[in-house]
Amino acid sequence: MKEESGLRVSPRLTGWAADALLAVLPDGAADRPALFAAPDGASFSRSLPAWHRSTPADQRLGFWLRRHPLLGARERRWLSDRVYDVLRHGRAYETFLRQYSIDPGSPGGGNAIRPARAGQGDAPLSSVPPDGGREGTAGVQAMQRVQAVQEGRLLALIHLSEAMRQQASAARAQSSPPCQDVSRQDGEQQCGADAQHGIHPWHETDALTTLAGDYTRWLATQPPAVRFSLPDWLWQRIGAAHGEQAPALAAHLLLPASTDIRCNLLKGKPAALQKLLAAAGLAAEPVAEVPTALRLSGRPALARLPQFGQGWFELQDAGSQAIVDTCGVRRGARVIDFCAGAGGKTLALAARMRNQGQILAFDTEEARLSRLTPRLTRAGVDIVTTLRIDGCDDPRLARYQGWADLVLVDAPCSGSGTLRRHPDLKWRLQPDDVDHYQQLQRTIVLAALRLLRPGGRLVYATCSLLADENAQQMQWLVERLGAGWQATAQRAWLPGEQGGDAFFMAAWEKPG
Ligand SMILES: C[S@@+](CC[C@H](N)C(=O)[O-])C[C@H]1O[C@@H](n2cnc3c(N)ncnc32)[C@H](O)[C@@H]1O
Repeated sequence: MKEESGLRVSPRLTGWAADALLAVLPDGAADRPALFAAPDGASFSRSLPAWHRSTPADQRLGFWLRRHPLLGARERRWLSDRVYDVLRHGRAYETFLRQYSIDPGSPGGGNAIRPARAGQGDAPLSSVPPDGGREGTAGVQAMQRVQAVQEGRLLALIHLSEAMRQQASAARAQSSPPCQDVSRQDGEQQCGADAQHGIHPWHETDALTTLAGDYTRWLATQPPAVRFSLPDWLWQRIGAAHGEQAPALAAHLLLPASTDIRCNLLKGKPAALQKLLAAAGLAAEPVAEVPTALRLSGRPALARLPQFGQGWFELQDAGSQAIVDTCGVRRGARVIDFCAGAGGKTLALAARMRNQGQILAFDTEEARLSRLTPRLTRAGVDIVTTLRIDGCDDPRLARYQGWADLVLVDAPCSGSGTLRRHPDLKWRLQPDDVDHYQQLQRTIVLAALRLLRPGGRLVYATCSLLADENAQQMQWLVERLGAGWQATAQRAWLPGEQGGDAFFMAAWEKPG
């Protein structure tokens, strides 16, 4: 399957990708008539138990990849890109395939896409010998399972995704000169033709070209929720919050996420880190308005770099870093990070404070907080104390009443601003979830306010695009705060504005 010069996108690899796609969908989703959004706009999580919804695609895909250790790096990358592309465009792809009756299970069916298992020069998947599948019986079983379960739908989605990749690659090759950027290792975002980088197109290129052309023309005729591959309810709420900006915003949400890192100021300046990365062959660019952020091309294996082990940087979206900038913390401050999670913002706050002062990192999830400990060590931070709390009624919170100069509430939210990074979220979220988050955010804010000293500052942040979790919450807060409270900042970052995830933040000062 693998040619000396690189990866050949073969029918067998496409079969693996379909199996991986099946693995990232919630159990039972593949048996449903619509994988991504039913005609009523409901996504596949409706009627599934909560735990099915709660395992994100990156974890599911990571698990699948670990079970397939013999796949090569390029195969894994191509496969992951296809799975994520289908998660991004799932509703549109699926609607198109259904309307065109493309059935890769019938020879020559649909738009001349032949069944992957009868591909040129390849044995039928069901007859792939264990060693030919390179993963023995498990591999063959996996392929058979794909054939049995998905009635051609998953393979059809992967075919269409590959068609779109080839179309985009050809367009790039025509419009831009060959690029020398060695750091770009993924098939999705390279400049020039993919062939330059060792990805060989599918052998049925003519059929895929026809498919991609038909799809592009068809897409332009579709209503926005299909065009932008969103459940109807989510498109409506994005429209309600952003009005005329909504289509551009929704289009940005379909792009792959950027790779942003935060330079740890305790180790050195961003320019110094940029040089270290360049010496390792990685091009990193500063991000406008966010002094600690560097943006890299593609998805390089950053955790393997010595600078990562030495605590020079952490992976963190630029918008997330900008929220910390607006907290305005100084050396020696007393800070409570109320929803610290694995401590992305805790670490950034500590660096801003030059590791002087005190930070209490709260969260209700021990598993998340425990991931912070090694990060603190790596970063050289020793001013943080973690505390797992039992929710907002935890009696231990009373100890910190009136204590903090700053309380950051990086609230649990729908995550609708992170759809570029987590496209599976749009299929897992339900309107009820947003209502639940809205209530929880209010409870947390009320608990957080009690911890501020007079003159202290509350910063409320979400990675949501929805008014329910942002503007409406601020309106609610205004109505509850007594006289003297001052709104000192409010800002929304939108995807496309500076390339990263979407964020919202607002800051309030308690009367002195
Ligand atoms: C958006 S995440 C935090 C991300 C984190 N601040 C970072 O920058 O990496 C929200 C966090 O809120 C936590 N959470 C949920 N309910 C909570 C509560 N009642 N009190 C404190 N934390 C809570 C969740 O466990 C989750 O880790």
